[in-house]
Amino acid sequence: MKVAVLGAAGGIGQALSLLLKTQLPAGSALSLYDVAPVVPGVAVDLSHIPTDVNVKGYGKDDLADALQGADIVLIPAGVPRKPGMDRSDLFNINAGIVKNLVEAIADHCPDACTCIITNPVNTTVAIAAETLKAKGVYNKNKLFGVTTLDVIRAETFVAEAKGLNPANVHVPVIGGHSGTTILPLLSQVEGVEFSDEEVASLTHRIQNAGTEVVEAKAGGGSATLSMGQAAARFCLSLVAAMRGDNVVEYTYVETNSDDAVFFSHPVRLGKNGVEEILPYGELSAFEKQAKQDMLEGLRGDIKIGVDFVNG
Ligand SMILES: NC(=O)C1=CN([C@@H]2O[C@H](COP(=O)(O)OP(=O)(O)OC[C@H]3O[C@@H](n4cnc5c(N)ncnc54)[C@H](O)[C@@H]3O)[C@@H](O)[C@H]2O)C=CC1
Ligand SMILES: O=C([O-])CC(=O)C(=O)O
Repeated sequence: MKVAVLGAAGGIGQALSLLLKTQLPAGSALSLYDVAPVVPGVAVDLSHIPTDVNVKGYGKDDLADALQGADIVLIPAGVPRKPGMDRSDLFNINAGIVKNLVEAIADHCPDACTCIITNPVNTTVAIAAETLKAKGVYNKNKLFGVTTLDVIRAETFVAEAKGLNPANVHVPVIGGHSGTTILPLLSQVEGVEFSDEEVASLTHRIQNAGTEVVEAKAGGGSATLSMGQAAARFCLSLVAAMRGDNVVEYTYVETNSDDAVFFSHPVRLGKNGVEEILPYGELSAFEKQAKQDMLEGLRGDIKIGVDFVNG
């Protein structure tokens, strides 16, 4: 199994690569690519950890080698938010970065599962899809927007509010990955009752958790450590699924449902990426309304990505 991280020298990239170096199955290869000159050093640093995962660093001119033979590519390359910015404000810089990297994936490892972390995810996943289509290698079962951070935050905040062990709390989160497009389904959390006030305040906190970190970091970036953990969880689930385990994760994939072309659903993962898109079940009246209110915005975010590639 070869996993490539593009943007590996960044805040997310380094945390994620550390977790993968210590948790990928024995015999795996970890390929670290970045345009920052420190990336070979990140690889050397990680290579001193005694696990049976081979780490190699690749500088800015070595993208083809970094990608050759990759089974999974994770993309956290790009700029993060500063206070006062919305995720969509990152579009101007990050759209081109994602398009270029995905073109290289199409050329060098078209069968890989591609996992997009770079914001704005609602839009960059559509950019990736259109880029792969233009190259004639798009497989909707192998493109994922990583929304796992919304799930782990929801689990943390619900556990905190209810005095539970977060390891035993499971919270579905559907939709997209910004503001009100992030829709936690608190009505489906097993064994827990919420008042209307709790639903409103927990939903708001989960939707604004990224901003909570951006403000706390005061200009120093956005979530990196929790995102590293979230991306590692998603990647390891994909690895386990590719090796035959039965795994379900919430992730932003092409669904072609009435909601939007891309929408976070529970997805059964398998050897070839998406095995089955599962239904997200019954919504409460609050969740139905919240979904209705955000769909137009999400569809607009997706269209911006489609138009970026197709003009
Ligand atoms: N999906 C999600 O839930 C989350 C997404 N993000 C997003 O992840 C992205 C990265 O965030 P951080 O790691 O904090 O940023 P960072 O600035 O710490 O790291 C980004 C890295 O990307 C590299 N890079 C830039 N252009 C590149 C290119 N063309 N090819 C390869 N590498 C390139 C930079 O050299 C840098 O090392 C941001 O867009 C951020 O908004 C952040 C948190 C959560
Ligand atoms: O908020 C941001 O800009 C980074 C992000 O996507 C998150 O932390 O959920």
